[in-house]
Amino acid sequence: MAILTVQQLTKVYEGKQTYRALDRVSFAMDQGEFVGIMGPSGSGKTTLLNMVSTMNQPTSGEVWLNGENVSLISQKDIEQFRRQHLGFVFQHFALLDTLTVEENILLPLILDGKPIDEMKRQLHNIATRLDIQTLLQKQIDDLSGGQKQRTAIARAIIHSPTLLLADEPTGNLDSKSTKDVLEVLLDLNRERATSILMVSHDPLVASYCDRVLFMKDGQLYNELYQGEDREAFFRKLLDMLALLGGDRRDFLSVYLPKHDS
Ligand SMILES: Nc1ncnc2c1ncn2[C@@H]1O[C@H](COP(=O)(O)OP(=O)(O)OP(=O)(O)O)[C@@H](O)[C@H]1O
Repeated sequence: MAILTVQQLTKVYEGKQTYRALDRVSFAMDQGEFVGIMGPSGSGKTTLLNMVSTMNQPTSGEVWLNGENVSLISQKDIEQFRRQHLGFVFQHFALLDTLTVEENILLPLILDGKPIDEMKRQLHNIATRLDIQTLLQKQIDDLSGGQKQRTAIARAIIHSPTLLLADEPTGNLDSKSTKDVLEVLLDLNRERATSILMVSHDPLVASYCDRVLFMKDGQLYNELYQGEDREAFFRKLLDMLALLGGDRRDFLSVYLPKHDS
């Protein structure tokens, strides 16, 4: 069953010059899929994610999430809808530094007025799964990048959202933490059937997805499925990115020496 359907989505930014950042993008995502979005810088990836997340309104076209046309949800109900159905993971973690790890994770449930017992049970399950049980009373500043991102993932999934949206979730992490975070996302996807839509520049990161959509100049250009072999998929992603053009450093910068980027 499709949990997300995007139909003919178009976004035109008005300004001195109008700019068509998204141009009639259509795709669907099944429950339990792990889908990546790749494409050169400026191709419209974040714009697409912002429309799906209901943070930004399209110029035309529709987003259906869990059977609801999100543009028909009233302003009054949209925050509640977002809190119930969506989880967000960002490159810069977006954690509240003045709160502990536990407080950061529980925040969405507190906002929803969930009973304390249920909150604690959920917290225990999630913290164990993400291996952050010993960090719960720590301040955010005392965590490593990987620990911060695992905390952010815990916060994003504690309410079992319909869809987890991730915008460059490993963009700020070293290679060890990147692998840890990807394994966590893959576990959630495989074991809890969490549906994930993830933007990444990095073909190694995107190779964890079941399917990758490629954007170019605001349009959907192509898609590739992983199949059985992640390494072969990684090579296919590289080939597709080369074909897409743009600045190769957009997506290969992670593999280039620092002075070269
Ligand atoms: N608020 C805005 N007003 C005007 N133009 C915008 C706005 N937001 C984005 N754009 C333009 O829309 C295009 C697509 O931007 P978007 O951020 O979606 O690309 P992206 O593929 O996510 O890029 P990157 O990989 O660099 O993050 C870009 O040319 C950008 O300059």
